Amino acid sequence: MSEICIFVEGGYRLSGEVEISGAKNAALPALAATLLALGEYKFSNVPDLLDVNTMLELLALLGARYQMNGRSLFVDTSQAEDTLAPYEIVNRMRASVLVLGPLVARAGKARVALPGGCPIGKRPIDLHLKGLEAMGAKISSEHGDIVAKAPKRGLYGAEINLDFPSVTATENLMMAATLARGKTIIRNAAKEPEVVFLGDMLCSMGAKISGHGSETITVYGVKELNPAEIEIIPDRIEAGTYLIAPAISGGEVLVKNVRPDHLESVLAVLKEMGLKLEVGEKEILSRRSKKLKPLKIRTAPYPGFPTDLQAQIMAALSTVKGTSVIVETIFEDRFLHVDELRRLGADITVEGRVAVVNGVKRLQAAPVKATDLRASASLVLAGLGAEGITQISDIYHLKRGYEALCEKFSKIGAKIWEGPCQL
Ligand SMILES: CC(=O)N[C@H]1[C@@H](OP(=O)(O)OP(=O)(O)OC[C@H]2O[C@@H](n3ccc(=O)[nH]c3=O)[C@H](O)[C@@H]2O)O[C@H](CO)[C@@H](O)[C@@H]1O
Ligand SMILES: C=C(OP(=O)(O)O)C(=O)O
Repeated sequence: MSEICIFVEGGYRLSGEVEISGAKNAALPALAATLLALGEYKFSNVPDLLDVNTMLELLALLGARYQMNGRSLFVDTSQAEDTLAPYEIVNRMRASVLVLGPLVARAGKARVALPGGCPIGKRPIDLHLKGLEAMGAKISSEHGDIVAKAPKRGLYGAEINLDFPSVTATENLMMAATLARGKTIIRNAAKEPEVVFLGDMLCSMGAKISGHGSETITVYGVKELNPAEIEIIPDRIEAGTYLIAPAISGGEVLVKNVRPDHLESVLAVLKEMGLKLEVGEKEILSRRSKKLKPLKIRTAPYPGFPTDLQAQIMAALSTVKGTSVIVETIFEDRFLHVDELRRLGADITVEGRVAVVNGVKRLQAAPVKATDLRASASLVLAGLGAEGITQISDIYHLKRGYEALCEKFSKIGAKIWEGPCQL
């Protein structure tokens, strides 16, 4: 069977509404958290994504059952007694490392394959492991797997200072701490909305957590937790992607089912760029009505500008007259989209973690390759404004994190479709 590509024909103004799906980065830790209290869970607003399927496959390997019905998901972890997360799955998705904390905390042991290298940087898990060690876990490495064992009486509370506010390390350690004996303090914790969401979910399961959303999270361990009913929060990165789109295509997009409070830094940047925004309670209208301005942007942990929107804003800036500067501070190698954007005619140079974008008049279609999830989205956005038909290959990256992307863009007037790759 020939490979499937995405094709985008540029030059169509966008107009219409997009319904934002549940957040990938909230759904993944929420599913891992079901291993803390074995039983039946109901989730709503679940996005239909490759990564969500991968996490469900992993839960099933550990003994769980699940049933997806539209956006509703039923997960039964009553029989999920296994504690081995194998390389075949961890290799497909780094977020599988999120089962480590829950398993050691509840079952007292876990064996999780070491996630492999990733195109956006080294991405070690040392902070996850150091935190678990501080809670008494013995960690070793065996044949490429991390083997973690809790002391006989279980993990104990600890004071943990994260060297960097890592999102998944904060999530893993917060989950582990819910069942540890005594009090855990996580300092320099990540403040991302997905961390707050997970903390709230754990509290609704009976955990005693405070401070999630601030730099210091305090967790008082409890003896046991209970399953709960959970609604996944909207995906702020998917929302940001559609809000950026009119900067390239012209026109306007009404993004629905969003949390504007999760997008403050993004909205500030889009306003500065010259997009007209109308912000409602759960929806945001983004319109291009005047000339856009170049920007200086630095990615940063939340509430800063998200690294997961860096590639998309770069695509937009590539046709904005003047010089824009983008500094990537989170991942050391997250500029793989630059070469592909250059193939479309963008004028971008990279030195270390700094990209300088000199706006060109217009982009021209070319065959390009998706190199990672957000790079794929940036190529779709660039394709909307390029002359001709852009072919994007390796679209499995996109399927990890964007639900029904072609359908959603088509509905608002883009000419975009999937079909056998032609070049
Ligand atoms: C599933 C999920 O939620 N993924 C998100 C999460 O990834 P993830 O949680 O993997 O990202 P981190 O916040 O952990 O990574 C930030 C930085 O910390 C470094 N680091 C991290 C952990 C560690 O043990 N040691 C270490 O050095 C990483 O290499 C990176 O340079 O946050 C990233 C930063 O917002 C987002 O781009 C990802 O979309
Ligand atoms: C980098 C991302 O995801 P992950 O951490 O799952 O690789 C992302 O969502 O942009």
